[in-house]
Amino acid sequence: MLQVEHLTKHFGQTNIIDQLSFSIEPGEIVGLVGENGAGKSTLLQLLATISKPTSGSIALHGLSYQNDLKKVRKQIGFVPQDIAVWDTFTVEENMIFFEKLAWNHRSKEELHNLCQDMNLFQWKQRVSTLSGGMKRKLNLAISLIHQPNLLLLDEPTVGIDLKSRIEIGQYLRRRAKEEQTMILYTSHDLDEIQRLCDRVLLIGNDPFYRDSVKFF
Ligand SMILES: Nc1ncnc2c1ncn2[C@@H]1O[C@H](COP(=O)(O)OP(=O)(O)OP(=O)(O)O)[C@@H](O)[C@H]1O
Repeated sequence: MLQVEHLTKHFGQTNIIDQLSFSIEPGEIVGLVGENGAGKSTLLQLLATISKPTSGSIALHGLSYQNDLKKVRKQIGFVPQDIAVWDTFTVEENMIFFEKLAWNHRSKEELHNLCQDMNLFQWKQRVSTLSGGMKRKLNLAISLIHQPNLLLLDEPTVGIDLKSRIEIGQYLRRRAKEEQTMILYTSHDLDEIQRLCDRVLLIGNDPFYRDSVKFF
């Protein structure tokens, strides 16, 4: 379980996140929704341990972000908005490269299966020749190599076609339910959030988002 209590983040005098408390249960997909600048990426960065809160606490399966940082990090997968893969490597070479950086060992067959599971079949193809959707799938596959319990996704389907969106969504739902992975997912596409997520976490004060998520 992910437990966030009274989380606050200031940048200088500006309060971006203010006393935010919520939790996510194993197997749940939660949609993180809010207007531009509401603090969605900031929240994901705090949960990914990339930045530190001004105050408040976060715990993952009882491990405190403050006191058990190394153990916590092993359990987190983070996919930022920007795609970060090696363009001149093939899919296979990327997976093998990132496996070597991971804390646990995965066989080549397991890495291959991970790509197949999300309908990424271009194993021997150079990344520079892949479509945007295929690159996003690879980015996601890389974040799952170390089998995280908590997966943080910052607009993972932005700019990709409907088929790839649906395939990514189906994969994430399977993953959440079968592996009990907790997923926090940001998107500006409220239809997608409604299709994919069990629940919505709304941040910011924009009345448009407040009114829209009322109907979920
Ligand atoms: N390192 C930083 N220093 C100062 N201000 C920052 C920093 N990072 C983010 N901000 C500010 O915090 C606010 C929230 O930014 P954030 O990127 O978290 O919003 P967001 O909800 O993800 O927006 P979007 O939907 O546009 O991606 C913005 O006003 C941004 O300018």
